[in-house]
Amino acid sequence: MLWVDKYRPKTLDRVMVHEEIALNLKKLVAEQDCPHLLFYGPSGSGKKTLIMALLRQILGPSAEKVKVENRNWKIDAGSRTIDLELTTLSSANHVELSPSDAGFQDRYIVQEIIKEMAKNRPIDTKGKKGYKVLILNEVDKLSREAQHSLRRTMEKYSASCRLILCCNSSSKVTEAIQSRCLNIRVNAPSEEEIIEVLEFIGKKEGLQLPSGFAARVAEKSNRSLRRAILSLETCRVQQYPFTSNQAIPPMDWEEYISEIATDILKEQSPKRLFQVRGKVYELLINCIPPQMILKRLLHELLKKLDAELKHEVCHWAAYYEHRMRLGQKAIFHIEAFVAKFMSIYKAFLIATFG
Ligand SMILES: Nc1ncnc2c1ncn2[C@@H]1O[C@H](COP(=O)(O)OP(=O)(O)OP(=O)(O)O)[C@@H](O)[C@H]1O
Repeated sequence: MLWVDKYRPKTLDRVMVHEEIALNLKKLVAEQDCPHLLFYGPSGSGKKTLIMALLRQILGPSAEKVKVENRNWKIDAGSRTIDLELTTLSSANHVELSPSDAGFQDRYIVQEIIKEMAKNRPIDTKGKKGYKVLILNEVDKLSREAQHSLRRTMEKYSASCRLILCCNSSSKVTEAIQSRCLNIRVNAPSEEEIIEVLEFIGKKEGLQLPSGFAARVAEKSNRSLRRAILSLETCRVQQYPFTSNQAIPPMDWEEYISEIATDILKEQSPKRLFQVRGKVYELLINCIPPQMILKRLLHELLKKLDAELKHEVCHWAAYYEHRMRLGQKAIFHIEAFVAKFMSIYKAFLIATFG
């Protein structure tokens, strides 16, 4: 088992960062009237860990007896029937799914499937009617229609189900949904907190961490706890005993994007654009989220760019990121950004060096 899973705290009492949030969540459950919740914050900050620990607090150890199912639904949409396939993770009293996996058909998931799940109210051992917990991941990726349907579902079934929504950016979640939930911001942990977790894992694994080593791993992690733990494990595999100046390897995909940025800066031509497209495709099929590819690519390009171009390039990156959100095929928008960048950069080179 990877350390990120092995050392994921299972209960709210055991969390090492976001202790205050954990304490508040405990109080919320103790009051027996848990509202709908919206967890948001950057990737690797600990949202999922808090959600799973909260679920355990609400449902007890039964929350851990989960089964993964690949389920098919046939939805009657007036003149036609729509086939939908989705993976769910469920225990007796909760279901977890990512409705945005259904792409542009996400609203059918929200309209029909979530409604159906929400309606089935469990009855506890004392014969009292309980509520079902629905965990919805990546709600910021849901279309507007799906978010409107979700709002109606939240209102209609609030007595029989509690929704726990999780996303990276709350600004992409409609006001109507945000206002019906208790919003919980999960900040990226500080470097000191990350060091604490790394040292805890090191101790549990019986490792000798040279002084300053955990701090270097934390610094390279960009304040992502997941990334810091993964880096520590990679270092352990590459070389142990650790040395204080041991290199902390970047993630493979980041190195690959750095190569793409070098390719773009070396040559600006249709042929090079075509090659870059192939490389971006490779990243996408390896499940690197398109927003992250664009962000990292911008970061790499900015590192090597003249100050006077930076503003314009950032403007176009934001423009294509926005268009990517509206559209379906991310590759078009990343490629369009690369083409735009090439044209700006080439014009700059010609104007400067002739
Ligand atoms: N409170 C915590 N105390 C100790 N370790 C933690 C805590 N929260 C998270 N971790 C560690 O960090 C890893 C990443 O956390 P988690 O999966 O919860 O992040 P996330 O915010 O849901 O990320 P993403 O948005 O990318 O899914 C976990 O696997 C766990 O090992």
